[in-house]
Amino acid sequence: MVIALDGPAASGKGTLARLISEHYGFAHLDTGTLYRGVAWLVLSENADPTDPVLATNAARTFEIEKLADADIRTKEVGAAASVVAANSDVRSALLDFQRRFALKPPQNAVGAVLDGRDIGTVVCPDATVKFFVTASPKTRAHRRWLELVSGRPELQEAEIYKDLLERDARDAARDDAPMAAADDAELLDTTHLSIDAAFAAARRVIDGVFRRCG
Ligand SMILES: Nc1ncnc2c1ncn2[C@@H]1O[C@H](COP(=O)(O)OP(=O)(O)OP(=O)(O)O)[C@@H](O)[C@H]1O
Ligand SMILES: Nc1ccn([C@@H]2O[C@H](COP(=O)(O)O)[C@@H](O)[C@H]2O)c(=O)n1
Repeated sequence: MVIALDGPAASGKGTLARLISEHYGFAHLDTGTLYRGVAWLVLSENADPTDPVLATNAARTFEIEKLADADIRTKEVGAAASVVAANSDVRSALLDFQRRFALKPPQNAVGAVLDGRDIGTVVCPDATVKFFVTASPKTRAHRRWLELVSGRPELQEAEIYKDLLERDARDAARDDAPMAAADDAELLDTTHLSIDAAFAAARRVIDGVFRRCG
């Protein structure tokens, strides 16, 4: 069983993926972590994320276990992640790991939940259930600002809003595996949904598919 969640930045797909994985006992892979990890490696060398050779080398030598202490959740790393993610060699270097996780989830879990931008379209086109999670840009910027502001009180919501729109535009416009809803994805707009309500809506869809699959 594979559950795929895609959608724009701060739409709530990671939160839902975590809750779904806990509820159904599935393993969870936040695939954004991989692109953030590659970007972090490049930035930590004071290098330029637009440099295709450096980004590709970072992706080929990348080990997720080594990220434990890396601060990858910053908006700077998010922006650099979407730059390295537009590089096809970076994407292909990370593809195999994601597919293996879906095919053979760690710790013998009975299923896998992956969230990202291209899970339902490219990484796991045969996923059992697919969601495309969205929310209005203003709502997403506000949520991300709430998440980051305690650690960085100088952060302005308007700045986050601008960054999110730039990142979404770059992610949707790239040639290779652009952010897109799969044709068979369930659209879940969380703008006016609490986390609990969004999770309940996702469960209804998943339980319906599981019942039909037997
Ligand atoms: N339905 C919701 N209502 C209110 N806050 C929410 C909701 N869903 C998620 N959040 C909060 O919004 C923030 C962004 O959520 P989350 O990290 O799940 O988004 P994401 O789509 O995975 O983002 P990214 O792709 O950038 O990692 C988090 O602080 C989360 O707690
Ligand atoms: N499947 C994916 C996942 C992520 N990306 C890129 O990484 C950036 C950071 O992702 P977050 O989910 O942690 O915000 C994102 O903006 C994408 O550029 C991707 O391309 N494919």
